[in-house]
Amino acid sequence: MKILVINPGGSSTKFSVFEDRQEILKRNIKHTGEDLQPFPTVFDEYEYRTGIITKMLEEAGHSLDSFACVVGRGGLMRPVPGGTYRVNDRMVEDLKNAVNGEHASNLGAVIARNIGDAIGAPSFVVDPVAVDEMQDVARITGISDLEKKSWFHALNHKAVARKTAEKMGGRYEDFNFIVAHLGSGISIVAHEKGRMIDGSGGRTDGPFSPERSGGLLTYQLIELCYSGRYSREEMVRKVSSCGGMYDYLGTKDMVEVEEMAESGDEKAGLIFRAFTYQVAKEIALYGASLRGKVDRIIFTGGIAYSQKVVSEVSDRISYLAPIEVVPGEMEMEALALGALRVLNHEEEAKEYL
Ligand SMILES: Nc1ncnc2c1ncn2[C@@H]1O[C@H](COP(=O)(O)OP(=O)(O)O)[C@@H](O)[C@H]1O
Ligand SMILES: CCCC(=O)OP(=O)(O)O
Repeated sequence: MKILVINPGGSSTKFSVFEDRQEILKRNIKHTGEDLQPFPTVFDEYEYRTGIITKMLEEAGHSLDSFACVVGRGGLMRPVPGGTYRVNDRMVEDLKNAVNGEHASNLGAVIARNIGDAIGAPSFVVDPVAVDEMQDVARITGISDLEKKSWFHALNHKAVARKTAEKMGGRYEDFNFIVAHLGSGISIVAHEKGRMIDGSGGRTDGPFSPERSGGLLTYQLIELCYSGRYSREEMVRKVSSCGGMYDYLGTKDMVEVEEMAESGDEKAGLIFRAFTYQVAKEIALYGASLRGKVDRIIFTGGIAYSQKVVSEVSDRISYLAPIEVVPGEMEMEALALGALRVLNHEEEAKEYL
């Protein structure tokens, strides 16, 4: 059974072809700021990204009508529990209207649906960014105007948690994990028996990352917003795409930061240590969410390839639980497997209401 998997990111469009569980074609198209500059919203990038995918598939000898289904990374639709969802009109409409915010992954469902419809095949999303399984106490912030949102790398979180559970001889639902997804953006989440009960990430809270600020000092942030020094758009950029390492050191590449630190650059050394310190503190926080009953702490994302990061963070939090490292991300595989579970009738596709 051939499955087309589509994963639109902020600066890339990844797609893969799977023959059942086997990935037989993999492409990662990088988009520069200039490439995407003509498109005011994520949705406006639809034709540009779809055109590249269909052209490259054709070049690789995969005709569209050879696919049994098309599956995309699910974006910021309305909050839903984890699982595989059939893409329906309501989902497409909500993503088009960015009901829960703009994010490149909002295009995943739409591209999958349109290709699927064109060839008469079903389209799905799996564990979208909007997965919300948070416990009620985690939603309270401190002022009633603001409610904490669940905005995590849910797809990769659940995939690495499932993989770790399998390695431990059980199911995801049998264990408690703290998963730290360390990529250009970061999310750190407490998984209790298969549910993401609390966490930090997205553009709101948690440690700073290569490109995001993470949580900031409330009062000082208000002062900065009203100082007249920055426009609203500049502040949003500072928090979401030009903050963190980039703001301090002018690079979003953690390999480069590590090299700078190792070559004696004191500022880079301090930022590197501050980063591992913040990640460790955030992990410890979710130890409390799980009442200290943590079966594994799992490091994933591109930065988990760094032995120095893993070792510095582990040094501070290994008292909590054994460490598991699953570097990179398993998103494409997780999407294919989520669709396969439905096609093989092991799981029912959920309806987005
Ligand atoms: N071997 C490595 N050591 C340290 N950092 C790495 C390594 N490989 C990748 N990274 C860093 O991981 C980050 C990107 O992570 P990734 O999970 O690919 O993010 P995203 O998909 O969110 O862009 C970059 O800062 C990159 O420099
Ligand atoms: C926090 C979940 C979505 C997200 O921010 O993903 P990217 O880091 O891939 O932009």
